[in-house]
Amino acid sequence: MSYAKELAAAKKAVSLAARLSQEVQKTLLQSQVWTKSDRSPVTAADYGSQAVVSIVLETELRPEKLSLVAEEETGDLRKKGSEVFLEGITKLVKDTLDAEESHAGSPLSTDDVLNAIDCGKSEGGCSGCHWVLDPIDGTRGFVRGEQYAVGLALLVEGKVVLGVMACPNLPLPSAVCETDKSSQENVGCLFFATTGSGTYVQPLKGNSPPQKVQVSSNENLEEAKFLESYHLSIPIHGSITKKLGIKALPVRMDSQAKYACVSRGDAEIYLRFTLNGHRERIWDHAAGSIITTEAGGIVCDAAGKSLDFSKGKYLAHKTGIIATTKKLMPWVLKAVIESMEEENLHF
Ligand SMILES: Nc1ncnc2c1ncn2[C@@H]1O[C@H](COP(=O)(O)O)[C@@H](OP(=O)(O)O)[C@H]1O
Ligand SMILES: [Mg+2]
Ligand SMILES: [Mg+2]
Ligand SMILES: [Mg+2]
Repeated sequence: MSYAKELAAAKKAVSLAARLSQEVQKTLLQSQVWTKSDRSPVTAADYGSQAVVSIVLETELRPEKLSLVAEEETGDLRKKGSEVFLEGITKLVKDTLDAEESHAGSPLSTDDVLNAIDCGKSEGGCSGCHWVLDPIDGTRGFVRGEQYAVGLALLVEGKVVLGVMACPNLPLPSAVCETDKSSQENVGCLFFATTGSGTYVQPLKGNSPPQKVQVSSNENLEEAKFLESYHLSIPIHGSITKKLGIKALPVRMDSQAKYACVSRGDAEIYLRFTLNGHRERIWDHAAGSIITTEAGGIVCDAAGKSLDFSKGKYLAHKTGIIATTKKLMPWVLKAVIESMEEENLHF
């Protein structure tokens, strides 16, 4: 199956959501960053992006019934005192849709926006088709004006078959090596992959054709580059990279943009262990993992098993996630297992 119709709808939805998020990032004030019950940050862009993707998918894929598993909920937006914030989000969503010919001009109320966000309440699972959305992944990076992503994937019978990811602040040439970062023309990438068809990237702006990407062919670990999350220092990452003989310091980056960087060879390895038993959600990995694997990479848990997206909102996996190239995987896995033994960490 080619998933051409689904891919076109997903690219349109994610591109528009990225446009909305860029508008918000230009003028975001600290006072506009809310804190959710789990103490993580959320902004108008997280809610607005989820509403845009939900509305665009629903319209483009009609009459199919949309099942969407997405991060944001409307509980806080429905509370007294949120009216002005919600009206602001509604205006953002309307302005974004008005800029796209096929969606322009439709009336949009605050209730329409709440309903569109609530459409993301599906639980996913192992049967049927489910869209998986992280409307802003790396909200912390977004708030700092750094890396973030809009990640959308399609699960069919529990397997990721399609992924689209916008990285509005990612340089087109490379995010890891020094490039001309002063040129805004060179920033903003749209990655996409469908099962069996490879991974492509195109600029978020303009009409340049997509280009196929491949993971790095480097087999020299001394020269390898390694990515990890920005916000937490994870001691086991240091011991794994030391065993591997990697010389460079880790590149710390927010969001699934890390998977995209592995997919196009900016870096060879992305490690994601957690300190506090954090349970990984499927929307933090669905789009990124297919973008890496279709470019020739491997994504697995610390036991070397593929990630299982079929068990609902949470990933069924063993401690730690590894994304790297097929060539380097045996070495990385060996170093991971040895380091886990030394640090008395268990699967
Ligand atoms: N303590 C924790 N450990 C690991 N991941 C966490 C975490 N708390 C939140 N996260 C998840 O990590 C994601 C960001 O990943 P990264 O660190 O690679 O940027 C967050 O996505 P959101 O920003 O979409 O909420 C959130 O889902
Ligand atoms: Mg979040
Ligand atoms: Mg996320
Ligand atoms: Mg998010």
